[in-house]
Amino acid sequence: MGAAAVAVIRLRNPPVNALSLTALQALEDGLKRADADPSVKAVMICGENGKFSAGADIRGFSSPKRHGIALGPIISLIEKSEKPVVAAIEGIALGGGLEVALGCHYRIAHVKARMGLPEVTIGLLPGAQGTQRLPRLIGVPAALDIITTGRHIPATEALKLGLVDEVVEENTVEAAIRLANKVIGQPLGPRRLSLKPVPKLPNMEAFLREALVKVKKQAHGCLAPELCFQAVKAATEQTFADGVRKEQELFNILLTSGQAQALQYAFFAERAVQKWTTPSGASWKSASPQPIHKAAVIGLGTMGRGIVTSLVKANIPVVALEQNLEYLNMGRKAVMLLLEREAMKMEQGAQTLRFHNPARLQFTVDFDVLQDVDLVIEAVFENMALKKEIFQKISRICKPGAFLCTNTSALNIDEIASATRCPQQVIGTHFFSPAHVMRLLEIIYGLHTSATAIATAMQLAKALKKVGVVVGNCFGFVGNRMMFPYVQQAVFLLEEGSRPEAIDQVLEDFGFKIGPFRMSDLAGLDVGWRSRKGQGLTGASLPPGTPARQRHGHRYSPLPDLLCENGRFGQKTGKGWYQYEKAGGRTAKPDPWLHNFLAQYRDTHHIKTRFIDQEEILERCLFPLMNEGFDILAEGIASGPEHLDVIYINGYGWPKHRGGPMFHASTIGLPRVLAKLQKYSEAHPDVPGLRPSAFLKKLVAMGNPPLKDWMSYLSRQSNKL
Ligand SMILES: CCCCCCCCCCCCC/C=C/C(=O)SCCNC(=O)CCNC(=O)[C@H](O)C(C)(C)COP(=O)(O)OP(=O)(O)OC[C@H]1O[C@@H](n2cnc3c(N)ncnc32)[C@H](O)[C@@H]1OP(=O)(O)O
Repeated sequence: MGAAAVAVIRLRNPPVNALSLTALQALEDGLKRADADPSVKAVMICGENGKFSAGADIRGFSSPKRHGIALGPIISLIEKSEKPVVAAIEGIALGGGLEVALGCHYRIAHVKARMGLPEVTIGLLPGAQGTQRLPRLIGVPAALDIITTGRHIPATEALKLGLVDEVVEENTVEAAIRLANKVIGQPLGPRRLSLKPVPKLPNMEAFLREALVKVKKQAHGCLAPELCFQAVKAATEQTFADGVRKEQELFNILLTSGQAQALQYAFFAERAVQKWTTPSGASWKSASPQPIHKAAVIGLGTMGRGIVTSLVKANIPVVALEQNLEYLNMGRKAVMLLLEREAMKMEQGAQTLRFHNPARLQFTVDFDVLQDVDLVIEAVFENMALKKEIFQKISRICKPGAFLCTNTSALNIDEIASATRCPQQVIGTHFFSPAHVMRLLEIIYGLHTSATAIATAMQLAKALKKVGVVVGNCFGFVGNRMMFPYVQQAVFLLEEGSRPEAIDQVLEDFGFKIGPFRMSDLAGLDVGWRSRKGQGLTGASLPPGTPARQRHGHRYSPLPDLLCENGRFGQKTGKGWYQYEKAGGRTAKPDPWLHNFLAQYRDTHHIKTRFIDQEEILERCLFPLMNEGFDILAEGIASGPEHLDVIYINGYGWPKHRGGPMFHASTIGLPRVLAKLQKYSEAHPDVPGLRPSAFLKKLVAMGNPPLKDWMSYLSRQSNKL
């Protein structure tokens, strides 16, 4: 039989062949034409431009035109076809794209292709019969894993699981046409997944019970993983048709849940921040990144070690530098340990060999080795004088085009740059701990930072598999600046009568991975203490006679300082806001010592204890954080609310299914946020963080516009830069 007998249907909707209304219609028309044409003996479905399909067009889910549009019936049409249908999977087959492939009778994939059902990550489930077909094909445990995590699987794993019939290194489309020709005339019944039983497990009930516990534990309040689970469970209990009905019912619950909207917003927000701009007109469109052939990291403390590990993982040769041999050897050991662990997690354990290649990872105490690097990341102690000394030195030693990055969480980039001869090359790269794990990279431009430096830092973020967010220079930048009022309120709530465990619980129930007190114990209370001492808020430089609970006329809580004075630095000392089993222990237990201490503190300062309910805890912590966000936007420190949300989701454990703090403010409604801030501000007039931002007030006065329009209400003059 010649190749002409195989009809080719090509999914075409650049850049990722998403299944839009038009694409769905074209697919259906193509199938019907192939079916009606007697010269066609088989069908091959592939995607344009080496990509099968990224699934349904995500923007379509919020379109009013989506009602009545379904992919499931088209997939049934594929499966019922009396002519064999072969899917040629190149690049990606995700979501509805993979569901189309599951409806085909045969699947053939390129060795570099990736497959997955990532609907759970955008708050949905595979709603085109995928939850019913996949368990029939690869069994319940593997299907549950893929559907509830949304992870992408490589073609080689797909072959092992039986998800695809063949993996090829050559031209996939040609191989699929060959396969289609070969199977013409063969019975299709055994290839129709809807007719197959779900493979039995000896202990299905127990397996599902345990799986549900695991799914719930990892969901942190997100609905989609549990409903994905329910849909797969239905496949084990019901007929295919009933399972599909259940899948639809669950899909509709998710589609109309606010969580799906929040997660889809987060998906596009992450892509929007790639298209960075600055108030001075620099932008991703005109700036080109420079290649980084070799990088250096100065300082091998916790942050430096993580950054070196990240660079090595990204296959970028690194020079790791410390001030003396003792610190260098400690740093080297720690980095090697991290790399061993990372290598074990990676696919090929052989990666370890590459990590140990001295040509790619060099440890030194000699600054002159930095002469030929393209980029330096300074990751020393958070101390301005020290950083300036280092920048002065490296701007002399490094080649003229080298980019000089400082890993700082709050310090002034311009002041650091002023120590160099090349301020245009200086940029802030704020990594989050552990730096080889956390996805966020806050990229801070100073007054003189060049567009090329920003583009290069963004490119670096991508190479490190991180999400880079470009922000302006101010104390704490975006993330920490918004965090200050949040943590401050949490401590004020303790003064007024609450307990760390009560406050953490409310915020963890909201969806944060970890509440503010557990977080502070993990990070180390001494970090903030040092910073407050540096700012003259506590310690020896505090002018005598300063009231204990007031600084510069504003309310101040000395509680965190008092804990540090008692040697309670958090997990590292075994005691902080909680007690731990030992120094370095991780299991937080409420501490009666702290409860007594708080009671005495309130007595000393004549604070009347009151019961504080969950609503007040949540609002007092979250609303000032959002409020600061409005100020940040008004000052031009970030170019849109999406930036703030991406930062919070990827660096601060904000629950993604709530879309980020600014998205959350928009769903609560700005008038309500404003009214509550006004109420709390009246009750606590000495707390500036509770005073509503002028920009928030303006947006409310303009009728609470949707988040996407907020920035249009800012006049150019109000931008700081
Ligand atoms: C009018 C009504 C229309 C209705 C249409 C809906 C039909 C309804 C049928 C019901 C079906 C139910 C079940 C099916 C559900 C789904 O399939 S949900 C979608 C599942 N798929 C995904 O979640 C994949 C999401 N995409 C990605 O993970 C990545 O984008 C990628 C494909 C792995 C590519 O990554 P990368 O190379 O890094 O490029 P990006 O920058 O991420 O993407 C490039 C541009 O493409 C846009 N995009 C990507 N995927 C989609 C998508 N599925 N829908 C719409 N747009 C998508 C992305 O935003 C980028 O765009 P720009 O930012 O503009 O460049």
